[in-house]
Amino acid sequence: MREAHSVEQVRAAEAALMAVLPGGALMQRAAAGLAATCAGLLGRVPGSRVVLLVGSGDNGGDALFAGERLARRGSRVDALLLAPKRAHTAGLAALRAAGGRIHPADAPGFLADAQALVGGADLVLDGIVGIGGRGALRPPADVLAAAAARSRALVVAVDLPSGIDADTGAVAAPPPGPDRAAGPAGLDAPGAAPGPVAGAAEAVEGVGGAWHEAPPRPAGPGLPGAAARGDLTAHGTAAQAPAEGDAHAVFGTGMALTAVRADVTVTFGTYKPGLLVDPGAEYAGVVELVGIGLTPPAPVLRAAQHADVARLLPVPARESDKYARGVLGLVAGSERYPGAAVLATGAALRGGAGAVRYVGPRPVGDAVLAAHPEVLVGDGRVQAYAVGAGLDTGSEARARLATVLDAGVPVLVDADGLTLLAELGKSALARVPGALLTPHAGEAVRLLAGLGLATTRADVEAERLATAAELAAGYGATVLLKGSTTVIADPYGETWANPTGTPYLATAGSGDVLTGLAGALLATGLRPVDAAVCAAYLHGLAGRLASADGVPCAASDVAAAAPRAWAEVRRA
Ligand SMILES: NC(=O)C1=CN([C@@H]2O[C@H](COP(=O)(O)OP(=O)(O)OC[C@H]3O[C@@H](n4cnc5c(N)ncnc54)[C@H](O)[C@@H]3O)[C@@H](O)[C@H]2O)[C@@H](O)CC1
Ligand SMILES: Nc1ncnc2c1ncn2[C@@H]1O[C@H](COP(=O)(O)OP(=O)(O)O)[C@@H](O)[C@H]1O
Ligand SMILES: [K+]
Repeated sequence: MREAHSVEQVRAAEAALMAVLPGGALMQRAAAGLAATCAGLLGRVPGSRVVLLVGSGDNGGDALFAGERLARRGSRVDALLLAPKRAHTAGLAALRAAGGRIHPADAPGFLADAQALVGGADLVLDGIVGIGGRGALRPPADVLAAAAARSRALVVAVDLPSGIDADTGAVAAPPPGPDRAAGPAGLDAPGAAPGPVAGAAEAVEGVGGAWHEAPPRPAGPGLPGAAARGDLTAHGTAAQAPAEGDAHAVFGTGMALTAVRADVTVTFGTYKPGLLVDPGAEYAGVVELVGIGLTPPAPVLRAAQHADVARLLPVPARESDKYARGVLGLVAGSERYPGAAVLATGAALRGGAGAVRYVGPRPVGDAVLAAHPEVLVGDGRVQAYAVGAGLDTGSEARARLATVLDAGVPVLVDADGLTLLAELGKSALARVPGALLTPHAGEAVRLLAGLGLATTRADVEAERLATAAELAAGYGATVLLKGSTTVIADPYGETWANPTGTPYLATAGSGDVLTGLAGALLATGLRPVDAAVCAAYLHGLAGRLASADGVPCAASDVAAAAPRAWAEVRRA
């Protein structure tokens, strides 16, 4: 399991450790781990060209000390001091002593030189800001972040990619104003306060205020790319280019970025939530954890790995019968949307329950039976219900939902069921012993409205963890918020980020498959939060298996791949 701690928790744990260690010891531990990872990525250290982006805090100090270690092993190291007056003094001295070259942002011609150095580097270390960062990157860091993204260099973020919010994974939009080019004096300059920055461009051409995508990052030939280091984590990809339609990143002619896009992030002591939740998770690339001896308290966020899911998945006892394994009642589909019932049933049959009982309109039941002859059709005893996929919102749907919420068993509510629930309000769940709500961002907006809170899809997507926690507390239910990172929150404060998945899951009906899997797991007796964690994980893995080699898949392919996902998890 990967555990993430808030900035506040990390600061407290660091303070406790620093009180009993000699000064600078923690930073040396961090720098040693960082340098070792960089050396591994470079393959051959002597003669390699390493550029350090150095900000004003200890994050820059880590970069400088790691640079010192690489310089001593034969790298040519150039440190770009974005805040020359406030750069880490001891780190600077150490790098100088090891033969590193220092380039302060207030030197004439800095930006042109800096861009050329970044363009020619094998590896760029992002030590602009770490957990002390606030808001979007400021000039000239934003311009150098874009130069790094364009270059062939591997970009390694120190602790976290500069510009992402450590606690949420949010990436700030650029401040308004067409003239967002770097001022020559760097982060020490008077204009370096957060917020809109207007500055004259030095050596920055073509900054016109029009929004463009940054060019894709070419892979660095001759370098062992991050893709070869799939051992680091299950999440993230190497050499990422800004995604299609990436609204929060690029301005000018690909000249500036609000956050660094890293191939690899070396994080210290513990994961930060922003490394596990998009968009931050995407910016972080492959994340490697370097231990520095912290003993933080209970995490604010967890991400399961194969073994965690394997431990939770139900295994039938020797003398189990189908009822003992659990029966799921599936209240889904309508004459308008029969497919949702067929898809959810197909997945539910692969979710570990002993039986799936379909409850709904006769013609839909016939379609479900035709596709899945193992299904029971009609009312009967069940251990959990899943309600809502393709249900419609008419009077018949309302009556079915009311019956299910009154049945005294755990209930998963999805899709149209959530629309109805938002109208009914949280009191509708009063008699449900364990509710699991599975909204996407649009449904989350409706559910929040049901609590009297107005918000937008974009806000939900920018604040996934807070939204899931708010809904969980408001409805007294476990909430699985779907999206590029699916997050799960239970009403007692337990929060998870799902590390599996692929954008190929953004296909019609894939949510119905998730409903089937999660509903079946709920029927086997798992706690709602465990059912949600396992279902999201299996669903994401099944999506990857079904779309292997970049071949698009249909939602039914995802359901069909669920047994292989299950097997892969079990093998761990
Ligand atoms: N505290 C510790 O014991 C350890 C801390 N370590 C490192 O120290 C980092 C935290 O250091 P700090 O607390 O000094 O803070 P940071 O180095 O993360 O950043 C603080 C500085 O960045 C500036 N800044 C904030 N937002 C900015 C933005 N958007 N654009 C440009 N500049 C911005 C601030 O003005 C401030 O000077 C960690 O992330 C980690 O890398 C490691 O050395 C391990 C030990
Ligand atoms: N960009 C993405 N990356 C990864 N997973 C995604 C992405 N977009 C959607 N998904 C996943 O696909 C599923 C879509 O579910 P949903 O929105 O309910 O679709 P539908 O209503 O068509 O079934 C969810 O599990 C969601 O997490
Ligand atoms: K950083």
